[in-house]
Amino acid sequence: MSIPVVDFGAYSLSEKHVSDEQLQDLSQELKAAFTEMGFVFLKNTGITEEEVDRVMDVSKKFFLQPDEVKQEFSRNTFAGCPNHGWVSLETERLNPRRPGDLKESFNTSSLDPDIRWPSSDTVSGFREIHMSFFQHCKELSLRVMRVMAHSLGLDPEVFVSEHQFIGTNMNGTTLRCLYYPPVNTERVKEGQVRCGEHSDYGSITLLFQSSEGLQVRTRSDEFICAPLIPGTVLVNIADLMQRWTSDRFVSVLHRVLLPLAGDSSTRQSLAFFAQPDDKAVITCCDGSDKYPPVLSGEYLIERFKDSYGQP
Ligand SMILES: O=C(O)CCC(=O)C(=O)O
Ligand SMILES: [Fe+2]
Repeated sequence: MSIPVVDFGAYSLSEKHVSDEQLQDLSQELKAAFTEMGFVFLKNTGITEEEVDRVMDVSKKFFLQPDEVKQEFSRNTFAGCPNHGWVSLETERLNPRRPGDLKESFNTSSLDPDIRWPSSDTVSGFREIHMSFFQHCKELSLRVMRVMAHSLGLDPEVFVSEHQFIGTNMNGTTLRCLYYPPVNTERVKEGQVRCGEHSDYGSITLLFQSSEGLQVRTRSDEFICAPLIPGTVLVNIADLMQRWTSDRFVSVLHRVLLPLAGDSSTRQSLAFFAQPDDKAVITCCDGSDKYPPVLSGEYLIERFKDSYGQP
């Protein structure tokens, strides 16, 4: 079993319209991938490798600064957007049964003009680069969700219409730049990994990686390595979308283990977590009661409590 690759060229960000026939073809391919694997590589999305490199470069410059500098932008210090900002090493536990993940993150969840951004010469361009990438990821996510709805025979806007407030404090969608520093094997705690086993929380996630390392659990309960396919975006179904689609689309476990002993390389990834608006009530789209209705914003807060510990 491997993660399928789908050509998204017909509905890339540079295309204004997609023909019915092309939409039909794309729908079938995405539906197969999201039903069976929960993950798909998209190529020709309109988000370029150059743009991804720019975001990774400037965010790495941010991460390489001393913690005192990064602390100024700590998560939980931005009024009205609790998930925005820097998360230090070992703070988050995506698998709460393991010690803290060996990663740092910079979370962007607000594009409010008044939000504070890192702006020193060291990280010149940080704000513009992040804002522009966030917008492109948002556009691509909405396109993917339109195709997903179509593939299930639903109104193509059914998911998109619950994502109206992305980038504001009424929606938890977050772009996370993740940085996995070199691992000091002697200091690693028992069971500690770079990113513990978890499934994502919201609608869908777009993932861009600098190197291999991600593992994805298949239907036969084994973890397989996601390859690195330059120029592609890895898209996966998250938990609210699985509920929304009454398990038609599957949200599967994934993780990043430690590099092999002696490998002191770093790893970077960019994850765009699309999340429905806080006030969206997620109910099974087939009219069934497989899952009770849940409020998107409240659901997200509960999930953060598990991964960051009770406040
Ligand atoms: O870094 C990666 O490749 C995966 C990160 C991830 O799955 C997450 O942050 O939810
Ligand atoms: Fe994830």
